[in-house]
Amino acid sequence: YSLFPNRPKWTSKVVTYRIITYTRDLPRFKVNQLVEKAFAMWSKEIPLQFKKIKTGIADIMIGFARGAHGDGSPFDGPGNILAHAFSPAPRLGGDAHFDEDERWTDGTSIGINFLFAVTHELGHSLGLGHSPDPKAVMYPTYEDRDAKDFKLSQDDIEGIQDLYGKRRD
Ligand SMILES: CC(C)C[C@H](CS(C)(=N)=N)C(=O)N[C@H]1Cc2cn(c3ccccc23)CCCCCCNC1=O
Ligand SMILES: [Ca+2]
Ligand SMILES: [Zn+2]
Ligand SMILES: [Zn+2]
Repeated sequence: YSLFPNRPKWTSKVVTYRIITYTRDLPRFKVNQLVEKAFAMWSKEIPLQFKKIKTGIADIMIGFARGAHGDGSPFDGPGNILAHAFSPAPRLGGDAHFDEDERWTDGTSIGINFLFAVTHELGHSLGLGHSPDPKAVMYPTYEDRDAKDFKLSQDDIEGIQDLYGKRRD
């Protein structure tokens, strides 16, 4: 695993998130469900709580956008970069954006597996960089085969616990 320089991390016990924009590829309830599931995978391993808020500014703002969308990292059309997320910090820090020009799927049809991508992006939002382990969720490239019912690899778990410690309960 790898961390970002200076090991940025969330220092509050509760980290808030808010889904700002949705995709036309999936129903809203499905996006909500898969985001919730991705948070749960990470929070199972660390003493951090995630709280969804419906209005105002959350630590982790989540949304879909295409091309240039105001953060200096424009998306690039179908394929190539699928999404990006910022390491823990105020304002843009922690935010996760998904390229609307991709075809997002919940695994029942062809396209990019949204649950896998969210889990990867939230790894960045929590402070993880990329891993050289091809079995890790934090591996830099997306492979379809990895996205079918995956789970956090030992490397992912070691990395997030290096930053936040083990969940004790
Ligand atoms: C792990 C993801 C969920 C998130 C990461 C982006 S990030 C910032 N969050 N680390 C991602 O999108 N990686 C690219 C990396 C990549 C692979 N190629 C590329 C060709 C051009 C540009 C990028 C790529 C080769 C062709 C395949 C392109 C489709 C798949 N794209 C990727 O795997
Ligand atoms: Ca793209
Ligand atoms: Zn962005
Ligand atoms: Zn990445």
